[in-house]
Amino acid sequence: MAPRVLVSDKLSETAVQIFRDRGVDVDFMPDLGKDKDKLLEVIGDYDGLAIRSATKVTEKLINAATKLKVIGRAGIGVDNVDIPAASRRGIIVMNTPFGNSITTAEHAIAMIFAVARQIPEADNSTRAGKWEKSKFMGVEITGKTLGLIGCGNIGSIVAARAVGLKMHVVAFDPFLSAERAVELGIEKVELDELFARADFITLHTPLTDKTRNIINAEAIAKMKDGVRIINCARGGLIVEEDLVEGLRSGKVAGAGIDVFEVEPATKNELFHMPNVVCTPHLGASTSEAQENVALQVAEQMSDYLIKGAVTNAINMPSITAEEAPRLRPFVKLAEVLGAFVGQVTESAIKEVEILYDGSTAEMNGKALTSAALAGLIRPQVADVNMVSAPVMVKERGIVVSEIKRDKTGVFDGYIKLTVKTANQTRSVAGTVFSDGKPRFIQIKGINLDAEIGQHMVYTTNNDAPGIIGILGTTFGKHGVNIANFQLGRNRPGGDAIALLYVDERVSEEVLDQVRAFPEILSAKPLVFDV
Ligand SMILES: NC(=O)C1=CN([C@@H]2O[C@H](COP(=O)(O)OP(=O)(O)OC[C@H]3O[C@@H](n4cnc5c(N)ncnc54)[C@H](O)[C@@H]3O)[C@@H](O)[C@H]2O)C=CC1
Ligand SMILES: O=C(O)CCC(=O)C(=O)O
Repeated sequence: MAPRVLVSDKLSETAVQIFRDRGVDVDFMPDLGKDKDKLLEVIGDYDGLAIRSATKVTEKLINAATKLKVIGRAGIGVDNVDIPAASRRGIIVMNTPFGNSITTAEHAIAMIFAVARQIPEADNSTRAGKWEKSKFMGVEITGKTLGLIGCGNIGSIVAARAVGLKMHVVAFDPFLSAERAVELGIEKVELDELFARADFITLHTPLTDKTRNIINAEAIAKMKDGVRIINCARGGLIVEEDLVEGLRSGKVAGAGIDVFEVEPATKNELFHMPNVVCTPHLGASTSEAQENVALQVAEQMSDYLIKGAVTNAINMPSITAEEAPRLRPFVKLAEVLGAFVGQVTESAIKEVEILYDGSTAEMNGKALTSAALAGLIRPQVADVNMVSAPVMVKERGIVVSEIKRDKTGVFDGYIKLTVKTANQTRSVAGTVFSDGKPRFIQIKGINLDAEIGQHMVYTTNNDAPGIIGILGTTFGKHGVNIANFQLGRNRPGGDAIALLYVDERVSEEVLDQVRAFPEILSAKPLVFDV
């Protein structure tokens, strides 16, 4: 059955066409995002949800979205999505990080001009027939210093445009490299220096615990008299009442505000201040940007729902459409290795080490590790997947490490998973054969070559004659058909294991009969999703 996507915000209808062309059923209900109750009622029917900023994807909505696999944000900021809740439920959250950057940067530049020349107020006054030529004395921006807070995609575009406008640009961004600053022709500075030097300040960071209220009374006090502040990033970066106070005192000469603490902003003290230019979160609102983000989000979501490709996900490593088919058997292998250890380990896991040898070291390690972790904790948390597993493993305080190395053995590549509990270290290794099927190649350091089936039995025993007989006779007596039987030992008379691929789950009663033999140390039924 074709996957079903709901578009619950005002996306360009290009998205609808792309979903349909890619074989995804789509319901286009651009106003539904604002109707929380109705959305809650219908969300359970959908595999995908495509949104802009009006739909608030809360934990409550996520919990009602029992089939949901992917949330696609046609835009950049995902602060309207409860990402931890989505991750816990294994739902991928994607955005479109570049589609509206130019448009938003242009809005910030437009705001700089509008504030510098008081264009909206002058326009109103002129239309009112007042001809107040001397009231609207502006400032030139040529030669002025622009302080950018945040110099990522949008900040960099603003920087390039501002340099073209002959402004001097300084930027505060802890992740801006010195080389990138030189490339952009700007100066990387600390925040206080930016405050002390900038004639105009524009904000281009996400809203995080570090950036929330970054422009408050204390910051404003450090700024130049007559500074002009532009925010086209997120409400919450500026303490609005402190900005109002700065404008009242004359310390701040003007502000251009596209985003507000509370949106939709229908009442706000800033609306009553002179030389404040307000727009209703229009940063991304050009036909070009909206076409870009709609097209991109529909392509990304379809690629995931149809092909398993992951692009621009916030909570999951990327998997390209090209690598998805090649990676798939190794994802299965990683999951199966995790599932083996998860099922045989009974005490709390403290550490997990995943070794990628040979060709597997060249693969998408983040995706493989996520798959291994999903297999590992599935015996405890049934509906875990590659998205939720890393979160759940972290919540449980399990330390995960990855090692990648060149080919060392006879296989082109293999994956080895080692798990430590308080009193035991356990490892299992596997590879994918040319038939595309995963195989166990080592358990407890003992080499073997075991095909993996849905139902298996794993036994440990002291190496002694008669084990095959014990298992074969007991299972045969109870009608359990053995499809494949693998034995291994570390040395003659030493530790030995047996792995049996059986047609159906072996009951505890039958296993108890096996366990009753003194040669058998343990017998465990295993289930794999293969
Ligand atoms: N008004 C609108 O309609 C739109 C608003 N936006 C918003 O614009 C903002 C920027 O978007 P992009 O440039 O695409 O994001 P980005 O992720 O490319 O860049 C953000 C930059 O902020 C920096 N940063 C993070 N924490 C910081 C801190 N504490 N101090 C200084 N810098 C810090 C990061 O290092 C990064 O370089 C986002 O909040 C986004 O939601 C984006 C599109 C449209
Ligand atoms: O979709 C919109 O109009 C808002 C865009 C935005 O804020 C973003 O992409 O972060």
